[in-house]
Amino acid sequence: MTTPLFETKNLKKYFPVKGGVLNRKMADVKAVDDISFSINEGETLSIVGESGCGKSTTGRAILRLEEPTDGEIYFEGEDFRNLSKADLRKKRKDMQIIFQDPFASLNPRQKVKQILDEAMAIQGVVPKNDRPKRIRELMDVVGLRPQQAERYPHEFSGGQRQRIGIARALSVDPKLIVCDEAVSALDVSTQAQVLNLLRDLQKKYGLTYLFISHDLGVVRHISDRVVVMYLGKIVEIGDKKALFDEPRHPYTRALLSAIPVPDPERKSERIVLEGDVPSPLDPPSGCRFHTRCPFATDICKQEDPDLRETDDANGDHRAACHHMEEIVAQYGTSQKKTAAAEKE
Ligand SMILES: Nc1ncnc2c1ncn2[C@@H]1O[C@H](COP(=O)(O)OP(=O)(O)OP(=O)(O)O)[C@@H](O)[C@H]1O
Repeated sequence: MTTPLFETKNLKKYFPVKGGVLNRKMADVKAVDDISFSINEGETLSIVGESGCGKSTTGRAILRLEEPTDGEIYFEGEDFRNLSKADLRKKRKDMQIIFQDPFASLNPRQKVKQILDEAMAIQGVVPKNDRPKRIRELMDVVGLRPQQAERYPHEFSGGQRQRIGIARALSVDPKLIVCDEAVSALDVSTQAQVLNLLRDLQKKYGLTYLFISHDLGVVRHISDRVVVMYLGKIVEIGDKKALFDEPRHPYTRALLSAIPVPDPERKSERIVLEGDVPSPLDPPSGCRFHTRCPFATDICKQEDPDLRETDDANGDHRAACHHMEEIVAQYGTSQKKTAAAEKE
């Protein structure tokens, strides 16, 4: 078996909540609560889920931009969590991040050429004399004119600024790029252009992406495999095809809006996610989704389900639901199959 490029095991990130006169720790926000996944070289793994489920915290924790509370992280088989500060700095060049708001992450007082030059200087990847040529190449690679490197970030449109963010990430020749809601602030046609650019760059440079998004349409477009998160936990993981065609977790089905509620009279209705996500300060007992799940029974309130293999043939597909087999038996696995069953 090949070693994945990246792997994390039992990753946790808790944020302490302090209060009282002595400003003591009162509780923890369990933003990421014991998740494990791996990413193979050259693939795109997406993390999807509603706001607050812990997607961004996962992205930051695996890069150690936020120190994880617990868990293991391996990059190219090497223990990334226990690297010394000096080694971490060196390794950082292999793992870059692109943010939602490129404007906020680009220094407005620097010209683009300075932004790119600085990124390369910090990592010491390109000798000073070679950097102007590399900057011209990078501009070209992300679809901007080399002369535009003389401009400041505010002189660019949102899509162009995201291209600059991508050029900055590429400037240090990374292997893995975390794209944190990287196209969420862009209009639909600009989104498509930037997604296509990311795909082209992936092919050209053999890049690996961890793609974080709340938008299933975008995730469907870009991913090879998908992780669905709910309140700090992974509820389903699998190949894109498995996730979209044969979702097993009621939450995934609800996100896809493709499942009827378990009432024969209302068979054609779909799960509508009602109410807000409960607080990660005090998550529900048992299965965290049970308070919003139309299939929940007593066991769901008491026992946190493990991620289990599903019975479909689409590779490694796992879901964390006590009732997934019964739900599949009753309603089929996809919207198409459910509709067909209803016609019979
Ligand atoms: N620095 C922090 N201190 C305390 N709580 C935090 C901190 N950062 C994130 N959280 C909390 O952790 C939880 C997960 O946040 P996170 O930003 O990872 O979610 P997300 O899925 O990326 O959502 P969004 O897309 O809205 O950013 C949220 O409840 C958030 O309020």
